[in-house]
Amino acid sequence: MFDLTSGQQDLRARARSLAESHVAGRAAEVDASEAYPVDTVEKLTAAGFMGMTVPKDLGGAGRSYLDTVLVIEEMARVCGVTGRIVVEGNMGAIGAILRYGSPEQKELAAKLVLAGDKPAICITEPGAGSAATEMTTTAEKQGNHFVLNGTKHWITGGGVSRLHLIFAKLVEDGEPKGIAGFIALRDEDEGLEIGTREPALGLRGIPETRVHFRNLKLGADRLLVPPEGIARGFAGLMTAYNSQRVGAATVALGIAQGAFETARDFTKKREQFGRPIAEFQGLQWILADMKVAIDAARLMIWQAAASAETNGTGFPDPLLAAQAKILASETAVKVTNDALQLHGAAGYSRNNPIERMLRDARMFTIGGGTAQMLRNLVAGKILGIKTPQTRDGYHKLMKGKAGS
Ligand SMILES: CC(C)(COP(=O)(O)OP(=O)(O)OC[C@H]1O[C@@H](n2cnc3c(N)ncnc32)[C@H](O)[C@@H]1OP(=O)(O)O)[C@@H](O)C(=O)NCCC(=O)NCCSC(=O)CCS(=O)O
Ligand SMILES: Cc1cc2nc3c(=O)[nH]c(=O)nc-3n(C[C@H](O)[C@H](O)[C@H](O)COP(=O)(O)OP(=O)(O)OC[C@H]3O[C@@H](n4cnc5c(N)ncnc54)[C@H](O)[C@@H]3O)c2cc1C
Repeated sequence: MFDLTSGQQDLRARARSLAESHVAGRAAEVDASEAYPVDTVEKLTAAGFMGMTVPKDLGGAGRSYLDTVLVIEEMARVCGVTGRIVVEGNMGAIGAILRYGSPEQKELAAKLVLAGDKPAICITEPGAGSAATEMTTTAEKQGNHFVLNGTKHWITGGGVSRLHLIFAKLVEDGEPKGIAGFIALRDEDEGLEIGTREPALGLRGIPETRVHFRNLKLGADRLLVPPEGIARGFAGLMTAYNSQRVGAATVALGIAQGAFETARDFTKKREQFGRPIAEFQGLQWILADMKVAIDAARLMIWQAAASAETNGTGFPDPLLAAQAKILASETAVKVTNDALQLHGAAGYSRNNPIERMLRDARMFTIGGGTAQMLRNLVAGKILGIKTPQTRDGYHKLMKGKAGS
């Protein structure tokens, strides 16, 4: 189904070379120090892996999402943090701005990511996680500018990202008009303040922080509205966000692939009862199941990424993206857990990479839409029905059905 072109094979080989020559050797230290790997970002930038999806006329390589996932998997195979940096340097916020933005917005965003900035996407709030549309951050129109107030939470890259894409409820003359995107720059736009850092289980080399907007004043030129208009602004922004779901799925895939290879090699070396433990059929079947699940997840990710080329939106199909992320994230949790089991106590030691991979994998059934919320999306699509999650949403749906 997927024959990679020679250009894609070269790209993947280049990514593997950087991953093995630099990224792999830094992964444990990045985890232990919990410091953003600036040196790695410089190498990613020099290799052209930040802003790969930026069109050629803006100085990028104009690469596809399928090309991008090839690079992400190679990085995540040795370091989940680096995989996530490549995701956000090419998908999510930058994807939305490159598609929906004004020429000036595109230029600004392209310049930043091509220089190594990993943009931050600000959707989640303390009281609005899965129920993202219940966000309370507002952008009040005052004359020719907007004033933002609110708090976002779990923002990946808080304090290291410069470019922020903020989802906020646009209010005009006291009336809510819909959810729009706003582009803001840390250290330039007064009122964008980085809050406390969450002590996270895994992926510790990227800060997860609160981000506060305290009378953050942005000009009208920072407003990002998808072509369907402000009333459907959230749907348009989520359409773009599907790219990041595919990216997150790919980080999970890469971590699983790395854990699988590590466990496979370990079982061939470790001896018990006078023979390599790889000779025990109980362990062979665990390895076989890992390989089946990983290859299935990869195919689903490639299919989702490739759908962006054909479905007319420029972004991966929502159903395929959700399916890919469910499968890849749950595969990563299972594979890393099984890989640790195959190592015995050695897997439990912080001197070996498996425990880090297990902690890093754990995020992906949560961030980017939980596995449960993504199943709600899949269920809605396969049943052809809207699946509202609020009580009154269901009541309205049922009332509509009774009347029809
Ligand atoms: C979408 C939800 C927030 C549920 O909210 P609602 O029930 O209020 O909204 P809906 O009616 O379901 O959706 C509103 C509107 O948007 C369209 N939509 C929703 N999702 C998508 C999508 N993925 N692609 C395209 N369009 C979408 C939907 O069709 C509706 O349009 P119509 O009115 O029907 O025309 C909730 O389901 C949800 O997704 N929650 C998860 C929130 C989330 O993903 N947050 C991620 C934050 S960023 C992050 O975590 C980064 C981590 S990463 O790994 O890098
Ligand atoms: C490492 C990490 C990085 C992140 N990065 C970002 C970022 O950069 N930007 C950003 O905006 N956000 C980010 N997030 C936030 C992430 O998007 C949210 O954590 C996620 O959407 C879930 O929200 P929540 O944590 O509030 O869980 P909740 O929504 O409170 O969910 C709690 C539990 O209830 C379940 N649940 C809730 N509603 C339903 C329902 N209707 N049906 C079935 N089950 C349901 C969930 O599946 C979950 O198991 C990140 C999170 C993590 C862990």
